[in-house]
Amino acid sequence: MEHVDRQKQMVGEKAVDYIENGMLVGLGSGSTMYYMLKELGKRVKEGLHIRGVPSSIRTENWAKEFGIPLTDFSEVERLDIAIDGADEIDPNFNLIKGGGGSLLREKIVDAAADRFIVVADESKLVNHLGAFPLPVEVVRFGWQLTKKQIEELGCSAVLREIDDEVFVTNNNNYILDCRFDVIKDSEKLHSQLKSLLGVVETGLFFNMADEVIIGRNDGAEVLKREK
Ligand SMILES: O=C[C@H](O)[C@H](O)[C@H](O)COP(=O)(O)O
Repeated sequence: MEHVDRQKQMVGEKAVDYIENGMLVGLGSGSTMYYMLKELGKRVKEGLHIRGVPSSIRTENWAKEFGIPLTDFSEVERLDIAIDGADEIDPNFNLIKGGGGSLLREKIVDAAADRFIVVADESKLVNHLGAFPLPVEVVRFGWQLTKKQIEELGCSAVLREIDDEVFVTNNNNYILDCRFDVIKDSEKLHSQLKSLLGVVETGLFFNMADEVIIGRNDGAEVLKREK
């Protein structure tokens, strides 16, 4: 196993310690979450009673595979905790997410939680967001015009394709991966993007994460947001 995967496994498993009996749990998406879900499935078999709300179809399938009970999001008002991965994390816990294309459902799930924990390998820590192209979910209709409008904000945008096929999100939209290089003000950029008609959501998550569990070669480090 690559050291990055070992780090992902370590933090994914550690995150499960935050989940207590009776909790409603937001289940994030991505490869780090795979390890978290696998471990959570084990604890459920050992008697932990929780219900999960998945943030993507892939997560839902993994949760089912590992025997994690799920609940319909429409039947709950708040979640006790959400655990999710990230593509970039800055020192103020601003995040870029959406490398796997699940940013919209993730944001809805993560924002509904009383406590939001991010799990990531150490390569995700950055001083400034932006080296990872920002995923922006856009409606399919008129996406070329939306792309032009986004590029006027100072980036180059690429329609996401996987294996030569245009990638379609779980919400039936497209993703534009937007290379800004350095994002100076993530809140401002987010609101500029959201003001464009064709933009559904951006992968910028700010004022959301409470704790970040970072995988390092010598163990997991827990970072807490200063309040
Ligand atoms: O859309 C995907 C999500 O935002 C993921 O949480 C993010 O891309 C991190 O994924 P991974 O754990 O695979 O690095």
